[in-house]
Amino acid sequence: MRFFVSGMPGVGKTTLAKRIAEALREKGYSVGGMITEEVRSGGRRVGFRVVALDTGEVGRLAYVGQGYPRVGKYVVDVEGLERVGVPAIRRAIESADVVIIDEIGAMEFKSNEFVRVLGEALKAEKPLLATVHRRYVDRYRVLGEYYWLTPENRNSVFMEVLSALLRVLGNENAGY
Ligand SMILES: Nc1ncnc2c1ncn2[C@@H]1O[C@H](COP(=O)(O)OP(=O)(O)OP(=O)(O)O)[C@@H](O)[C@H]1O
Repeated sequence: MRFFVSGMPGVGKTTLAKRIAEALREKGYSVGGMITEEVRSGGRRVGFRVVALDTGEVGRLAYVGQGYPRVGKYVVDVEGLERVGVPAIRRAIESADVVIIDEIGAMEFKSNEFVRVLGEALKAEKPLLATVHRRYVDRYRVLGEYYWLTPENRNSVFMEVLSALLRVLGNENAGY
């Protein structure tokens, strides 16, 4: 069973992914993968970091500056993503109950390793929750359950995704 959540910038995709991870853990399930957080300085967004859901390890994903590869004003730290985010997703595919990938977007696609592990996650017979940048939604929405998050529906989407995951996890033979 795969869930893809997209929405406008800042609508709460990362928050949803974190809340799902937390709620599943409270029920005793193991959750792995990666979360993307913004890095702020002096009230301004200066970059992004990835956090491994199982270990809490942090890696740089992007920063404002000169360099390559770029996405808008950001330089993507492919090495940081491949040191922390990609292995976290791989560990989750191997040993977690649920895989979370926040997010599938232009920065992440600068890494061939990310593209590869995303393919593995999509092939795996394991529940997956991925947030997707709106530019790539059409590619992924057909592969599972799809939600366009808004301030109005974010609580109901949270409940819906969580209960579907709990249903699948509670019945190993349900098939998905
Ligand atoms: N369910 C919610 N209830 C209250 N506040 C929320 C909720 N979801 C998100 N927020 C707030 O909205 C802001 C943006 O949330 P978040 O970073 O999760 O959005 P995002 O969609 O992942 O953003 P981005 O476009 O940067 O990926 C945060 O300050 C967060 O606290």
